[in-house]
Amino acid sequence: MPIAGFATVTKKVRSLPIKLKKRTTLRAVDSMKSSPWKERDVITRFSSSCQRHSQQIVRGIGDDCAVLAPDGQHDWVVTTDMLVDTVHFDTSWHPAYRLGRKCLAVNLSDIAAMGATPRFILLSIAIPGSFSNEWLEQWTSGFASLLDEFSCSLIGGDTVRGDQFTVNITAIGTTRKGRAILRSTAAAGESIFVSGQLGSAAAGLILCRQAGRLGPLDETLCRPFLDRHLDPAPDVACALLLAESGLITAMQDLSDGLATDLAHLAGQSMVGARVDASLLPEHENLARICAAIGHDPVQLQVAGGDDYHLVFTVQAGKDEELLRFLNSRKGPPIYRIGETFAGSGVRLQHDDREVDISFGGFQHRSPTADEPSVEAE
Ligand SMILES: Nc1ncnc2c1ncn2[C@@H]1O[C@H](COP(=O)(O)OP(=O)(O)O)[C@@H](O)[C@H]1O
Ligand SMILES: Cc1ncc(C[n+]2csc(CCOP(=O)(O)OP(=O)(O)O)c2C)c(N)n1
Ligand SMILES: [Mg+2]
Repeated sequence: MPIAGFATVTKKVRSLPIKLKKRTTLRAVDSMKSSPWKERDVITRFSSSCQRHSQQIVRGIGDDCAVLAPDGQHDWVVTTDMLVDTVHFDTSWHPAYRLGRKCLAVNLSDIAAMGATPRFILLSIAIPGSFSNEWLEQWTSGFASLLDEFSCSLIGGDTVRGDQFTVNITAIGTTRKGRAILRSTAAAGESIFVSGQLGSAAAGLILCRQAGRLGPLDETLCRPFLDRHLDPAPDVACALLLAESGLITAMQDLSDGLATDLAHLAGQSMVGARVDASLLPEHENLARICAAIGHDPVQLQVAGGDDYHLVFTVQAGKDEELLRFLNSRKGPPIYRIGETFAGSGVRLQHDDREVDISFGGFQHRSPTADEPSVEAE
């Protein structure tokens, strides 16, 4: 018995091959250069490229859920971050290998901010149909290289087709029981430190955006700034030493810029934070690069974002002890940038003035939102 509407459906289906043929012809040139990707192959590539670094995986990739067997002496910390093409990175200039590393690095930075050791990773990606297998191969190699650097294991994820290349990573880490370092536990009268130079990534982003429009700039002059934007190293080792010292009262990572991230820490701890612009650590060539790209270095340092260093507070009177501890463990340099006070807000002392910079860093928003922002465009 004929099904209602069957004739119309057949007609549509019959007309398909002609359309498909046309499209195939148009795409033929592309497919000579690159082969198409398929979900199953992509998942197989992830599971074969990414080694396991733990005996605690009862079941990894392949089931509905990963099964882990923690030993009961640790706390587990879990974070997830979504990164979207043209919002968090730009595939038109970001080399695939380095992008694979950066997508993971920003998640490891969140684990580091808790004073935890990163251990397990879930990776969900949306891949546009126009992306090639070769590009994905390179992205995967970069991603796997950072997994190996930090002995992290990929245990699952999801793979779909999407209009924008989008990456969502969930990271799971462990700390000793009760030792995770929170944002909410700073007190007034404590020193504020950061774990690295600020503003380099923001300058690197502007260099990438203005490429071609800038006059000739020395490659070696630009390299550290481009590197910090394209391939930031998360401060995991530093964070673990800080946690081990037992002298840190609160910590958070710097993704949106000091103005916003320190405002989170200060707000949750119910204290104010005062920062001295002259103490902010910067690359020796930041001023030269800023002169070339037409930006204010302090602006990039407090509001540029993407630094992926740590901002933390130290028990009152324990700065010297912390510096001695890090020195004895051959730890990386840290920089005192100000102090907390009884009050609220993030105050920046700069050019004999003090201004409130709370939440002046990066914020996702609709292009038409009129909220003031001092982030670098
Ligand atoms: N990008 C990825 N990286 C790692 N594992 C993945 C990725 N995509 C899918 N997986 C894993 O592959 C397995 C099969 O995925 P999928 O077919 O989406 O599972 P399900 O049907 O349960 O949603 C699951 O274990 C999943 O966690
Ligand atoms: C192409 C491009 N445009 C702009 C930026 C700047 N940028 C995008 S997101 C972001 C802040 C961090 O991202 P977010 O999603 O807020 O991370 P989270 O704070 O949740 O870790 C910055 C500085 C960039 N990195 N790349
Ligand atoms: Mg954010």
